Amino acid sequence: MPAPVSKPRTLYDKIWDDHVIDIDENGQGLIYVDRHLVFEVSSPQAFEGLRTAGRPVRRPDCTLATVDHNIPTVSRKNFTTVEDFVRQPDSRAQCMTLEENVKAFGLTYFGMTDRRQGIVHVIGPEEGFTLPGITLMCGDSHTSTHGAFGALAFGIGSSEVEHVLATQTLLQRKSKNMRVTVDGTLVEGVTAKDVVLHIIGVIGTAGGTGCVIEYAGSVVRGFSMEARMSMCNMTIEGGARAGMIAPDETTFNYLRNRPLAPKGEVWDRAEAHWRTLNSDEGAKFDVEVNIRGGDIVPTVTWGTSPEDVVPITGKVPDPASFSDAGKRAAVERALKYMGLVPNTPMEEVKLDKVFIGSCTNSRIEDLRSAAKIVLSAGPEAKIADGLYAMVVPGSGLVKQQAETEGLDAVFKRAGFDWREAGCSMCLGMNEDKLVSGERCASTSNRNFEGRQGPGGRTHLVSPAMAAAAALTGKLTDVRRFLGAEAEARIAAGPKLKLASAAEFLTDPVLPPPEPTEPMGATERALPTADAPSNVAKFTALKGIAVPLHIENLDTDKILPGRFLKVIKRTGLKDALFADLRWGADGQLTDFVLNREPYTRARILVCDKPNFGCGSSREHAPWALKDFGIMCVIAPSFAEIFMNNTYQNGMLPVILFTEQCAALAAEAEQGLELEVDLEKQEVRRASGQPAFPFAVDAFRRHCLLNGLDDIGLTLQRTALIEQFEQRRSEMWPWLDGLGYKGKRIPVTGGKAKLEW
Ligand SMILES: CC(C)[C@H](C(=O)O)[C@@H](O)C(=O)O
Ligand code: SF4
Repeated sequence: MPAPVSKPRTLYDKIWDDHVIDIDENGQGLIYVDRHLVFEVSSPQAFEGLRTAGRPVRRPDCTLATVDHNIPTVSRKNFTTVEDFVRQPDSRAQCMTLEENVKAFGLTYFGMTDRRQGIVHVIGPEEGFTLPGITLMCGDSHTSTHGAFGALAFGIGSSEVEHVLATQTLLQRKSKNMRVTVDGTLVEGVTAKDVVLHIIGVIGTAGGTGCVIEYAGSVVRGFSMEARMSMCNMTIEGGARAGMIAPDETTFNYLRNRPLAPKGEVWDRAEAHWRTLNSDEGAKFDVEVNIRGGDIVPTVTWGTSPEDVVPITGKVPDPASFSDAGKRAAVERALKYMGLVPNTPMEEVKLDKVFIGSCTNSRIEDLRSAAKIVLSAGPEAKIADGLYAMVVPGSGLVKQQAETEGLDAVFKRAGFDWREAGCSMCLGMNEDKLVSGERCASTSNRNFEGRQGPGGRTHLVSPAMAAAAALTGKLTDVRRFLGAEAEARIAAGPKLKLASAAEFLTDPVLPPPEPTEPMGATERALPTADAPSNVAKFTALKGIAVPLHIENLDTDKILPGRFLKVIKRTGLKDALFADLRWGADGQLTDFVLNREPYTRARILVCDKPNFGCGSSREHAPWALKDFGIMCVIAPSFAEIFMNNTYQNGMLPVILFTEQCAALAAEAEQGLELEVDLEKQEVRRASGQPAFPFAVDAFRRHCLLNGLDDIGLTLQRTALIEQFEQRRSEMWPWLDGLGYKGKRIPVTGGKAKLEW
């Protein structure tokens, strides 16, 4: 028999194939997770779940934890303990809960006294924890960042975090392949941030839905790792599951000698494997997008969605120029929120604050490019009068490197505030926030309403554009600070010392500590399909439906960042749609959920696409559930949100836009709906014909029977162990090399899960 000819495969196909442990006839796969990053916001409920079930963390050697979202970014000179230092009680509780959990479960933790602490997506690559060809998960939507290394990396919700902690696997369907190719030569002043903002402007925030994007083309190849990370980071803003870039010399040079990267002979073996990780000639992409690099101008957002982009040379859009009534209304709403007048040149938009930081743009190269603009304005350059500007390095090591290079002095002399590592003003969860009405040029990734603080107005820009804006006090074309004269001023200025990251990556890698509370016997953790866990069954649901007509309804709107500070899955009822439901005076507004009969809503019908986009916060479905809403009907959903609803026994239903509109119209009249999962139809009190709907067979089965994913996966422990055995033989560097200190013995049987 002739040998089977294997089809050309994409980079994504290859990594997927390498990680499938098991797949059923409906395409529901169980994939192995090589690396898991953990932080304080999306993990407390996951650890609580482990405790309740008496389950240990399966692979502490492949798990790394840090604290980033909640922490103050003020000087740590007087730091003694988290308890003492983190003043906001609910932030403190989350940070302390993480500290307790890493001890109890024996995980490696970069806490606030460790200079390796930082934003979770900065420290993984920095330490060499992120490697090519791996699967990497984190309870955070910007996990896509790590795809820059040729890894399959994506965000998950807290329940999935629990699943990964307990089983080191994830239930997953394969996505479609999409390729975005950027060729040509970039105009001076255009950075990876401008390129990715431009791409999102082209494809839209739902453009990548259902896909994994591979970025290709000469522009991408020419990018540094920092630039590639900025691009992959914002993939989630384009709605895709993950973004990735094939590894090459740039990748290998970045990783060589990183503390957790393989060494010596094992490195050579690893590199040989990594060199096979690219899309084969003739591999099939379901969607192809081609972008001419030369067309891209320094880019800025004007509205409240990352797709609302415009070249800095452009103007605030005029709603009157949109023929589609829905689009016109959305633009009007965004402009009202942003306090912008149509047709104003973008360069005339005045600012109150500038934020340089976040997992998109807080790495050394980002800080260098911002500092260069400050230097180009001459030694006397100062930030604009009345403006506040902050620079927040992505990790303690980035901060140290920047200080060695003298970047901090450049910023401080010009009047910037130089801070400690953390998420800071990216999401309004810690003390760094915008006050209502304030306008900020920000190097972060989301400009949703209220994202940087209730009522705050965000314009997304590159670090160089942010620095230029800080100097002028307005959104500014960075090219005004480039050219021969600017170069001469830089040359005449202070001499900066370029340092190598290797100088700072010197901390010994210690094995994770032994857990302080050994978990119970694993037998307790094995419910069978007919003896399910505490997940309630969903068969049919009848009740009041609340209508919504909001496009790209992001999870920041469903549950604003400041309410993420809980350590339980409950207690979020009043926080649901908080910025729409509560006025500044603390009184309930006339938002639809506050009106009768919708205070009793059990179903939500939205007639616009891309429901639940943005952050992976499972707190959004938890808040809906707390309110009593167990089913959401919409024309399309963001993937992580959809998974998160299933994890909570809730049903997301996809119907055609016209059907959603018809149901929303009936909901407006207060008519009830009945969603029948068994029959897969939505019945209407209006007496009109029912709408049939499709649903994933596996998810339907789990909902109808109230099955717990983790319990089901643990029934396949033997398969997971076989996979681990093979993985240790083929890719030995993945067994927490140089990290656990010693490999976990793959013994099989129960011993595996015992401490
Ligand atoms: C807190 C976390 C779940 C969230 C995310 O998923 O993105 C946050 O990082 C954000 O940027 O909104
Ligand atoms: S997007 Fe912002 S809040 Fe989310 S991980 Fe990145 S820096 Fe932190």
